[in-house]
Amino acid sequence: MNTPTILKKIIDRKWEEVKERSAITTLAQLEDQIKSTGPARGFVKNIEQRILNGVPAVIAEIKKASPSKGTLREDFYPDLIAKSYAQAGAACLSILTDADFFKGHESYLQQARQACELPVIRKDFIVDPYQVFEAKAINADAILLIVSALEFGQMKDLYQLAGKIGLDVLVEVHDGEELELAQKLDCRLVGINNRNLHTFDVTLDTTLGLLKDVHKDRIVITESGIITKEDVKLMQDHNVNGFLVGEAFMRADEPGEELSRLFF
Ligand SMILES: O=C(O)c1ccccc1NCC(=O)[C@H](O)[C@H](O)COP(=O)(O)O
Repeated sequence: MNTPTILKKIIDRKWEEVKERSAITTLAQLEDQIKSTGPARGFVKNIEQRILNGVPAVIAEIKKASPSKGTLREDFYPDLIAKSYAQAGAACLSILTDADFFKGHESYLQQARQACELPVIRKDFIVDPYQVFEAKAINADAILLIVSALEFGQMKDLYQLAGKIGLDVLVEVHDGEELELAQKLDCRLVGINNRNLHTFDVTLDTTLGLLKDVHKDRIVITESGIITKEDVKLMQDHNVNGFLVGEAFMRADEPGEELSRLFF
């Protein structure tokens, strides 16, 4: 029997989580809760504005740990990190809410969002409509959909549901087949993850290799493995100016200062 990959383990856990959580808060209750949430901040809009002005659109991530690297940061205060990212010129924030694999929490998203005016994406592994409502209920402005974690029909339904309840979507791909599926949706943002979520291998060649097939009306966000100024320059030399960065910032003493140093 094949050993399940980390992505498979995470997805299996997500299905259990949905079952456990919906036994505590029903979908109907969540639907009711979202009626009292305020309007979303424009996640796509903030990125579009930076790109239009020729400024790097940095989605700055807040993650305490990751399956590939273990704990990244002990000194972990989402509100302070969010403020430092905002001051440094981030376009948006990405907050890991998964507890079991990333030591994340929904409250981290709420703390970070309250501490600044930036839009935030709930970075999690979404497989069920319940989690989309949950994202809105905790005040996220956007969700991530990972093509390799979903059947196309399921992804389309989740994408449409997000739009209906006012959430922007970052659709994430890792290869040509996934890119083709993603572009069947009218998503403005296409995230190209340089990390293979089955093996953990990271190479920026993933973004470079897929660029030629990205439709002109999409904005590419290169995700994972952006560590140095040279990485940033390599992407910008290929007209990629949307970035999702976690580890490089999380390992720095001052995450915001590292953002400024790498991008501005
Ligand atoms: O980061 C991991 O180890 C990981 C493992 C399995 C699934 C997803 C994983 N990470 C999520 C991400 O895609 C990254 O947090 C994000 O792109 C930022 O990457 P980095 O700048 O390399 O921290």
